[in-house]
Amino acid sequence: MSTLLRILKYVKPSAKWAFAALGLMVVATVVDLLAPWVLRNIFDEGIARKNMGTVLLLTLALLGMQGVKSLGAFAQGYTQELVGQNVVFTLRKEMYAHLQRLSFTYYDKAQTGQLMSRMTGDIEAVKNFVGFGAMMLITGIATFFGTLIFMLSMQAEVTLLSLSTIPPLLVVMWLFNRKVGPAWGNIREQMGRLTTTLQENISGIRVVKAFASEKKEQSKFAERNEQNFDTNMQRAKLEATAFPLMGFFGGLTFLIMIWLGAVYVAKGQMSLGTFMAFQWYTWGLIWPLNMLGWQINIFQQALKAAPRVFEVIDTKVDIESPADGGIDAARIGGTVTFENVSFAFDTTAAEPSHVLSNIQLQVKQGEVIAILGATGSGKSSLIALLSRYYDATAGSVSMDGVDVRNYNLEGLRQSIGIVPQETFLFSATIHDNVAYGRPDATQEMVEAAARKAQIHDFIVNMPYGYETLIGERGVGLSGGQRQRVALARAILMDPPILVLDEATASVDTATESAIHEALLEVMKGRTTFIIAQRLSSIRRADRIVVLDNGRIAQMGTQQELLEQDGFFRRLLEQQEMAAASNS
Ligand SMILES: Nc1ncnc2c1ncn2[C@@H]1O[C@H](COP(=O)(O)OP(=O)(O)OP(=O)(O)O)[C@@H](O)[C@H]1O
Repeated sequence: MSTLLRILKYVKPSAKWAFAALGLMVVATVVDLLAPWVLRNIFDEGIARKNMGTVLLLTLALLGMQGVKSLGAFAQGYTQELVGQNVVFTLRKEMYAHLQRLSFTYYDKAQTGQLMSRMTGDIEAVKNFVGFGAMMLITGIATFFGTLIFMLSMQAEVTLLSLSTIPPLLVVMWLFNRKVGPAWGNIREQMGRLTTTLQENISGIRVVKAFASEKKEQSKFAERNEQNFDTNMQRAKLEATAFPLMGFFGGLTFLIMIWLGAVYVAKGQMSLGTFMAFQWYTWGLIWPLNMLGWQINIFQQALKAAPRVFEVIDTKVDIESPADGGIDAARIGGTVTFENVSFAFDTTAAEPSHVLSNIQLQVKQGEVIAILGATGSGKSSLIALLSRYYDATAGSVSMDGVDVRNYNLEGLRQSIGIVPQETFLFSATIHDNVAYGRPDATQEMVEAAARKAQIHDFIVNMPYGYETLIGERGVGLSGGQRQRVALARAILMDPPILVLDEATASVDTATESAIHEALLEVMKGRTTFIIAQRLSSIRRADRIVVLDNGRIAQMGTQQELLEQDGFFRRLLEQQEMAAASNS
C-alpha cells in the first residue's frame, strides 16, 4: 500500500492532466452506458410502434454518441500517456540526480547492470501502471458498476441471476493476483541480473577474449537467460490458465442472460428492447472483469518494480556538503594535515579491517610529497581521503586548518586536480575531454594545458585535431596518451593541490622525463602528492612517505631515507640492480 501511495505522489504534479483524463473517461463511460438504453428505445419506442422518425432520430443520436466517445477516447489516450511519461521523466531525473550524489562506498558495491535495468525497465513498468493501467482500472470499475445500475433499473431479476457467475470469477482473479505477484518480482530481479551479465561482459570483453572465455561467458549468460525464460513461462502458464477461465465465466454470464432474457421476454416480463439492451450491457459487465486480469499483471509489475527504483532514490548519501553548504574552498592554499587518521572501507563489519592506521602527516603549502609503499599498502586510500571519496573512520584530514568535511564538497574537489591510475575518457571530442572540469575554458587554455602534459603535438596530428572524437565511438588512445589527456585535464583546473596517482606509469622513459620536466613547472606553488613505484617519478619530491600495511613506516627527504635501513633503500637498491642488468 505504501508503494502504491508513493507511486501516486509522482502523479500529483500531473494531477490536472490525470483529472482531465478521468473527466474524459467519465464522458466516454456515460456515453457507453447510454447507448444500450437508446437502443432499447429504438426497439420499444420506434420499431414496436412503427415510428420510423424516432428510429432515425435515435440512430442519429447513437452516431453522435459514437463520435463523442471516439473523440473522448483519443484525448484520454493522449492525456493518460502524458501522465505516465511525466512520472517516468521525474523518476528518471530523481534517480539520476541521486546516483550523482551517492558516494564511492555505494559504487564499490553497486552493479551497473542492475542500475541500468532499474533506470529503464523498472521505471517503464511503473509508467505502464500509472498511465494506461490505472486509467483502464478506473474505467473498468466505473463501467461495471454503471452498467449494473442501468441493468438493475431495467430488469433486476435477470440482472441478479446473470451475475451468479461473478463469485467463481472473483476467486480465479484472487488466486491469479496472489501467484502472479511473486513471478513479476522474480522477473524484474532477473532482468537486472541479465543486464549486469551483459554489461560486465561488454566492459570486460578484452579480458574475455584474452582468456578465450567466450564459451564460458555464453553459458553464464545462457543460465541467466534460461532462468528468465522459465520464470516468464511460469507467469505465462498462470495467465494461460486464469485468462480463459475468466473469459469462460464472462461468456457464461452472457449465455445465462440470453437464456433468462428469452424466458422473461416470452413471459412478457421483459420488453424486446430491454432484451437487446441487456445483450449490449452484458459486455459492459464482462470486459472490465476480463481486463482485470491484465490490470492485475500491470499493477503487480509496477508494485514489484517501483521498490527497486525507490531503493536507489532512498539510499542515504553518506558524503556531502555540510547542511549549510559548507565553507567555500575556492581560496584553499594547500596546507594539508592528516591528524591521527585511521580508515576502513567497510565500517559496518563487526571488526572493520583498517587500511590506514594512525596516519600523522603535515604537508606545507607547495610541498611535493611522494608516497611509496608496496602494493596494497594504502597509498590510493590515503589520497582518496583528500577529496572525500571516503571519510576517515577516525581522526581528521584538514586543509588550511579546516576539516575537509566542513568544506563545500564541490569546491573542495575542484581544488584538487587528480590524475588517477585509470583514466576514463568520455565519448566526446578530445577538447571536451580535456576541458571536462572547466567547460568554459578557451581553446588557448586547453592547448596550454595539453602542452604542459606533453600531448599537444599528438593531438594536432590527429584527424580533426582537438575536435577528434575519442572514447567509445571515436578514436582509441594508448594507455600513455590517455594518461596525458588526464594530466592535461587536471592541469587545466589550476588546482592548489595536485595528486598524481602513478601518473607516469604507462609512458615510455623519454616521455616520462619530458612530463617530469613539464610537471616541475606545473607543480610550482602547488601542494603535490605523487604516488609512484618508480624512483624516477619521485626524484623531485621534497619529502617521501613510505607506507607499510597502512602505517607510515618511513618519512623524510630522499637523503634521510637513504641513510636508514628500510623499504626506501631496498627499493632503490632493487631498481639500481634492475637498471644495471638491463644496460
Ligand atoms: N573499494 C575498496 N573496498 C574495499 N577494500 C579496498 C578497496 N580499495 C582498496 N581496498 C583494499 O585496501 C587496501 C589498500 O588499497 P590501496 O588501493 O589504497 O593500496 P595501494 O597502496 O594504492 O595499492 P597499489 O599500489 O596496488 O595501487 C588493499 O588491501 C585493498 O585490498
